Amino acid sequence: MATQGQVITCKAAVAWEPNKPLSIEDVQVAPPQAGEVRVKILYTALCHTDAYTWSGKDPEGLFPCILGHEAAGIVESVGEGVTNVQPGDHVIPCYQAECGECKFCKSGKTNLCGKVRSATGVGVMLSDRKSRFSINGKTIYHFMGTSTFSQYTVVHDVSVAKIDPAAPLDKVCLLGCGVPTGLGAVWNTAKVEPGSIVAVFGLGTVGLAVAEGAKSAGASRIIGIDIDSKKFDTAKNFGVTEFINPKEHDKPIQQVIVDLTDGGVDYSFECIGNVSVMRAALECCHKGWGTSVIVGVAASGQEISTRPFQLVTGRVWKGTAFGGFKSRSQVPWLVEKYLKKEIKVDEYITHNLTLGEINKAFDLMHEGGCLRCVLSTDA
Ligand SMILES: NC(=O)C1=CN([C@@H]2O[C@H](COP(=O)(O)OP(=O)(O)OC[C@H]3O[C@@H](n4cnc5c(N)ncnc54)[C@H](O)[C@@H]3O)[C@@H](O)[C@H]2O)C=CC1
Ligand SMILES: N[C@@H](CCC(=O)N[C@@H](CSC=O)C(=O)NCC(=O)O)C(=O)O
Ligand SMILES: [Zn+2]
Ligand SMILES: [Zn+2]
Repeated sequence: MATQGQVITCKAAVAWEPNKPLSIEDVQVAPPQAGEVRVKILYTALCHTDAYTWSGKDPEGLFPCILGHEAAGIVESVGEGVTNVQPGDHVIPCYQAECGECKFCKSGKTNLCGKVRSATGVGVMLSDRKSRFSINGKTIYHFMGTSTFSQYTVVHDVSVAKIDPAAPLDKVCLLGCGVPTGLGAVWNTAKVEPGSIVAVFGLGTVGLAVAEGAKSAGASRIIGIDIDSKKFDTAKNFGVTEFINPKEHDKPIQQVIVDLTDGGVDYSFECIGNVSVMRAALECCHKGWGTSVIVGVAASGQEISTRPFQLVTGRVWKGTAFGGFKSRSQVPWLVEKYLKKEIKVDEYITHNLTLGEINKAFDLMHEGGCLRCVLSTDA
């Protein structure tokens, strides 16, 4: 039966309030309006940022909402004026939009796009500042402009990348967030050179993708730091050459690293979201040139600090969103790199469950053995 132009009722995992288990509900998904695309989501993974917003610590967190932003699916229908995708296209929703026309997109200096950010930050669509999700008339908010914990979602046309239909959607869904973020933090934001010494704080999916990116950039040493020593064996497969567990040292971790590296590392990456670790990551950098990239997302109210002297003496503090990748242009390129076996993706998937098992998937995320859990959205 044709669904174009109709309201679709489907299953979605609704976050009614912070920390309360998600509940699988019958949700009404309105047809896409001008400049919008309705996508049938087939696979969605969980990222730590979903857990962060669900926890209530995200200042932009709005409830009730449908979380999820690392996914792949097929276009079901498009609204008026949409030209970049059509029904049947295989796509990856992109929380970081790319319109190509705004001040940010035209600057050539950033992958951030300003076109729809004011709407996606408050859980609505740009055209009428309303949500396309409801349950028996009650509004359910969007999340990050993607809301992929649903069998169907509506996204802005600037927030969807068309990909090669040959790519397995149960794998390349990961290219919607964590893996590109880590790779891009190295390749685009830090621009690590061959021979560099790199420190990676936090060996989850994002940190391991940093290690993978650093290895491919020719780093000579990749030091992995994590409070869970069980992470170390896996990390070797992603390029980590040395491991440090801060719990096994009395000295501050930045001092341990400085002592091990003749004055500090060339590049460090914080992939946890802990502001004390962000400080250590900056302060383990080499005087004169060491650059530290903040990747982790810290809770509302948290602030970073260091002695300004650290920057006066040449260390550089930076941050990255989606690894600096321009989403609609570069996600298809990352998919091709995966198909050519030039980047890992399958190796980050440790669990496969269904949308109905999403609360179990969040439990797994908080246990040490899980990198990415991919959910199929079959009913
Ligand atoms: N900037 C961006 O565009 C993006 C940011 N993120 C953020 O990146 C961070 C990492 O995400 P995932 O890899 O999915 O998380 P994860 O939870 O899988 O990995 C975090 C790792 O840090 C370790 N850890 C925790 N506390 C530590 C400490 N004090 N010292 C050393 N290690 C510690 C944990 O054992 C774990 O291995 C999160 O904050 C997430 O929100 C994720 C995607 C995109
Ligand atoms: N609402 C959050 C924002 C958290 C954040 O920084 N998000 C990242 C992506 S994290 C993906 O897993 C990002 O791209 N930020 C840029 C942006 O425009 O949001 C908060 O306020 O903490
Ligand atoms: Zn994410
Ligand atoms: Zn733009």
